[in-house]
Amino acid sequence: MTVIDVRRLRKSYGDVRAVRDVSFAVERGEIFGILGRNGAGKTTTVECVAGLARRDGGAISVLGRDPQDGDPALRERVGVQLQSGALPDKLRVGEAIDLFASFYRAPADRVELLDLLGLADVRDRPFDALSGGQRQRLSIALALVGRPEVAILDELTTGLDPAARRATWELIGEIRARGVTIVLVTHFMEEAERLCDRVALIDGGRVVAVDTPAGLTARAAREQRIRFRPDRPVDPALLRALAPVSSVEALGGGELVLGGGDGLLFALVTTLAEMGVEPLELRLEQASLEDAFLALTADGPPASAAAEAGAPSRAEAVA
Ligand SMILES: Nc1ncnc2c1ncn2[C@@H]1O[C@H](COP(=O)(O)OP(=O)(O)OP(=O)(O)O)[C@@H](O)[C@H]1O
Repeated sequence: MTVIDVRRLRKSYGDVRAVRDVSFAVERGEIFGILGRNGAGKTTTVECVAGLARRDGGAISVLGRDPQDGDPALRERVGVQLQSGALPDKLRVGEAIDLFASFYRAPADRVELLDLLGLADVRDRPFDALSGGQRQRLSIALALVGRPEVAILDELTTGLDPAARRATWELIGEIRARGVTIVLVTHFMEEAERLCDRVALIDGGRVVAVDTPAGLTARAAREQRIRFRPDRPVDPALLRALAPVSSVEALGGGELVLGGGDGLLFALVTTLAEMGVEPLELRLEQASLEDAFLALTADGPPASAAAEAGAPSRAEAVA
């Protein structure tokens, strides 16, 4: 079931065309990522979805309603955590939760929410005495206090250290397990790869692709590459003669890098075994979501490469 449907969204701020053409649909129970570089139009898009900004064109449906209508029933069903979610310095964690809970008719159990977010121990601490990770978790708690069906989370792990980031990712998984549909704005590839079922890649105010992280990565799939160091010298010409091998590069320290297509690894290890050569420090390199990101967005290869990946049919790609 489609929970959020965005069609040909447009939004400008004066002369700045923040969102030119954005379309995507989010299904119930998904973690849906909105990925793009700084200024791509991600926040503007989710502000329109959350009903916090008025669009110039296009259509948006959230749980079957237009967020722009200001329907209070819809506001209760959508939790929003936006980037600039600063609170008054002296407001305590528990007070902030109570205050936000008072906006809803049937708020979440506050003790359970504080436990879930790992904030029970700091409930009496004022906002200005919280660590970055605690502030971030508090802002997620405030987005969830109304027991929303949809949570919109913007840049939720920006500024967190790796451990806090990982803990936050686990938390998002738990929130989804409770049946909440999550829209996650991010510019971290790893975050999108780990958490999101599908991702809309936005660039210059347009959607350039909507796919699973694996599907996006496959679009950028270059040939496989294998690096290794043979335990004794190998004639590169012998490797070059193998069917899947398209290139052999000799690096310093005796290291070799082979490029090629399907069956590359099998052909290499069987041939080396026949020669009685052991490959040391063998590594298989594959395309990553970051390769896909660079290939599909502005600073990547020229338009022709993106065209092969289906980018020019931008809006159609998600229709
Ligand atoms: N209130 C505003 N007034 C004027 N311009 C704005 C406003 N909000 C956003 N913009 C501009 O619109 C464009 C898109 O901004 P937006 O914040 O949506 O991008 P973003 O992808 O979320 O970027 P970031 O990752 O840096 O947050 C940018 O050029 C930005 O400067």
